[in-house]
Amino acid sequence: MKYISTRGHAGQPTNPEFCDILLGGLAPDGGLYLPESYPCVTRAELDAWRTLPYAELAFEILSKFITDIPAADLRAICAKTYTAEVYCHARAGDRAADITPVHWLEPGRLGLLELSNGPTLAFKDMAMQLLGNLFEYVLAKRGESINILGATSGDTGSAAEYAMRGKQGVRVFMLSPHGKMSAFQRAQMYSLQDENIFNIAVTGMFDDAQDIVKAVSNDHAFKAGHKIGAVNSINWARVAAQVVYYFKGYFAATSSNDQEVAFCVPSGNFGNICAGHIARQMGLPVAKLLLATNENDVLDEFFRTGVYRPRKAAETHVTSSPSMDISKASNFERFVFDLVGRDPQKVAALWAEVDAGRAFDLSASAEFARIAEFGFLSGASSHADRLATIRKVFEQYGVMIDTHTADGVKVAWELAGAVPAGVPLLVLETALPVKFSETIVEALGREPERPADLAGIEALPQRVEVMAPDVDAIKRFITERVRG
Ligand SMILES: Cc1ncc(COP(=O)(O)O)c(C=O)c1O
Ligand SMILES: N[C@@H](CCOP(=O)(O)O)C(=O)O
Repeated sequence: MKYISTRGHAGQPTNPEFCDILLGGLAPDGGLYLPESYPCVTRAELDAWRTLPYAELAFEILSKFITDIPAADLRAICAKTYTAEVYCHARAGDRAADITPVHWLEPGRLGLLELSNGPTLAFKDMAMQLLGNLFEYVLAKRGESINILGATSGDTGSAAEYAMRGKQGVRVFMLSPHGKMSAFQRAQMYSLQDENIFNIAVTGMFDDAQDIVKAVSNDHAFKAGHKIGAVNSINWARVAAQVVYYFKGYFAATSSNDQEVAFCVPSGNFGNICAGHIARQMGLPVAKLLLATNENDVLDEFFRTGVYRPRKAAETHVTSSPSMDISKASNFERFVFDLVGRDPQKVAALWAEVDAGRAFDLSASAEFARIAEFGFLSGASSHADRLATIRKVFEQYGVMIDTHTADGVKVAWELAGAVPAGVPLLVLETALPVKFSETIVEALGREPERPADLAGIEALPQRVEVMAPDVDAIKRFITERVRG
């Protein structure tokens, strides 16, 4: 499988393969990597995959995207990654082996696809654990090392650090928005004392941190000289790994491949739902993809109006679903590439506007007129909605959900009428409630359950550098740590 850039210049070698882009992260023209074409899944394959355990399903799907790792090695990497021991926080402990079990709220109609049973209690672990093992494998084969520069609004950071801590040849520099994450999220990241982990809290929003990651990656000399890699969903490997659970969820919610499923996805950087879009393009029978935002509703606005208007930091709200406090969604570029007929010149022109801090308007375009073909619908949620949804789900079903999943359930209820009758609707559970206990207490007047392995982490000593969102200062910080 060869990869191309959304902006047309995929770099050297021309149209690289998976292992190159795994280490490369962002394409050299500032665009994002995508496969030359999406692999199609046949009906026979769907039939054969229906009962596969998660690790084997992951191997089958990933081997369509990863053709430069021998099959036996990729199978072993998947088997090592997707185990009940790693994804041990399932609601029903005896279902941990399913890795992403469905918890039905209304059997056959409305369910939660549990994606947050990994070590850091958010869906990021689903891909990040795989990335850790892939990096280790490829770096050892090539005798290379990597310095990962990432941006987090709260969950990518801890998932990456847990996946990479202590790994040979890997350092992680993680930028987070100072003072904007929950106490639990801060403790998860900043309490790690591993020598290869560096936490930097930038005095800005997530978007400022993500802009720094892109600016550093676009300095080609610095990137090459310091072996800079990416773990955000700008790295295609993250998105590819996330495609797998859409298939797993589909099989769990249906009894035959003649049926369809709809998914509702709490969204910020558009990585999770982008994987759902790709699963649908591959031929998974997905009736609808419902996108849910919080008060930072830039994506909802686009799907309703055709206008994409990234907000400035001052217009970005600090909310009680903080991991979705994002106003410039990086993976949205991958979707727009498909929407405009995979025309890199059009994408480059649109993102020249975005990079200059401006909006773009596709509302009158022929492309936006075809948007319904992609199956997207959208909605937004507020703090009051979140509290009401957490309460209602707890009272009606006895299930405690986190604030981001609550945004998803709120929008799922709102848009359920647009899902064809008889089609099950799965809301992706993107984090566990303990990560956001402040809001859970506000909604329910009680503390969420806490897994024993994460007891008392807020009391541990923390290690973090507070810095201005200054690209040159961050580069200097990295250079000093890399030189030692
Ligand atoms: C808990 C949680 N829910 C939802 C999201 C949104 O996912 P995405 O950025 O892939 O759209 C994030 C972060 O990205 C998250 O951490
Ligand atoms: N919500 C994310 C933001 C980064 O998203 P990513 O999927 O692009 O890594 C976070 O929790 O950090």
